[in-house]
Amino acid sequence: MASNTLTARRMFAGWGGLPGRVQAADTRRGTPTHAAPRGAGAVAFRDVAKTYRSSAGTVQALDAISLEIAPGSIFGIIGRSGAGKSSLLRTINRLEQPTSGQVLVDGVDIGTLSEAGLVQLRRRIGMIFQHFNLLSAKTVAENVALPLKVAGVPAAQIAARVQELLLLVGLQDKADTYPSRLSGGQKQRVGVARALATGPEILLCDEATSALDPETTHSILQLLRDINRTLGITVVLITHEMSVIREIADQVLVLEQGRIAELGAVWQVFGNPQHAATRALLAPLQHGLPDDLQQRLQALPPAGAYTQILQLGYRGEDGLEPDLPRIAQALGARVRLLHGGVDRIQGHAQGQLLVALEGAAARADWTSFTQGREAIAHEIKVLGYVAESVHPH
Ligand SMILES: Nc1ncnc2c1ncn2[C@@H]1O[C@H](COP(=O)(O)OP(=O)(O)OP(=O)(O)O)[C@@H](O)[C@H]1O
Repeated sequence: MASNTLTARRMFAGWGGLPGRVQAADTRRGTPTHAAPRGAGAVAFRDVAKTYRSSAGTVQALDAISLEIAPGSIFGIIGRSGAGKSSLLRTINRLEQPTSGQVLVDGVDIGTLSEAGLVQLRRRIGMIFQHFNLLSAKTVAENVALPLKVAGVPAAQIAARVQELLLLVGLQDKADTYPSRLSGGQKQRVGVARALATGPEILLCDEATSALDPETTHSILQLLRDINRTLGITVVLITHEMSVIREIADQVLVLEQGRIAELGAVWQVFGNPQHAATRALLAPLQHGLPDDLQQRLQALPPAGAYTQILQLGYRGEDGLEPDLPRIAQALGARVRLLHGGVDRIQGHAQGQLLVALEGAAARADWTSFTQGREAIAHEIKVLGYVAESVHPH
């Protein structure tokens, strides 16, 4: 994708083929610039609530949502099924209307827009979906051309634009192919090209990688990140996969029963989750003890020689890194690494190490190893004790 994205700035520079498209300020001087004008693509929610009323009853899907999404950022929304993620995402392009409160896009309350204003708004906000929503009877090029046709762009301009878009997503040789002949990842690339056709400032992604295998997910996330970085487009994504948030989001919102449970930089929320809902969502990312050890684990130190099993937690704060020689030196005992589950999120080391400690006395309080300049981890938990060594020979 590298060469594609290198040319992306140039190809999107000043794309003003659409009525109402805001031109980037410095295109007059011929300087390559973002498709999204600098500072565009800001979203703000002001006390947003959404209630659905149906014969089945009333559901409060969103309640008291106030937050801001910075222009040019990647904003992730997570939460259990039914937490209100889709409802919230869909208020940004007014596919859902809040029952009360305001949604502002670039400072404009979109609840006040006329029909014509809404059409303009939706051209500035692209959207991609879990099941791609491509038209099966149309070729790749025709699918991508659709929003431009609807917007009344002349045919010659559409053809050139579609070529640019297909190059951007790496599908330049698939223009005349039908969706049924594409892989899931390729279909989503078509979805991305179509969503970018009108040169939007914001891209909404509704479980955009949930139907894809891990490798393809990774390549689509890279594409989204490239688009975000090179074109300055704000990306708002819903996912049930925490690994997706960890890989590309800057900020994350945890929704729980329609309310904000947690909100902040991904490394902070993932590194030190405050809410039970966040901890439950993050549990699959945590590595457990190997089964054989788990079975031998005892709650109290056994008589005779034993090994302590410790979990060392890292929250990504204060530049504290998992440093095994330092850990062994501080604990004054033999340390074996059982499992290393530490990731780097936005440059911060975060996660847990599981270690076996041989030849150190059991202690009730480990706080002295978690504080000050001598700290070896942010948190130390004793998971239990194993008689003898973890590798008795
Ligand atoms: N059109 C609707 N009519 C009635 N209730 C609805 C409607 N849309 C959503 N809801 C309800 O609102 C709540 C929030 O739904 P929403 O789809 O926003 O949650 P979600 O977090 O996206 O869930 P999921 O992860 O399962 O997609 C749920 O209880 C849902 O059943």
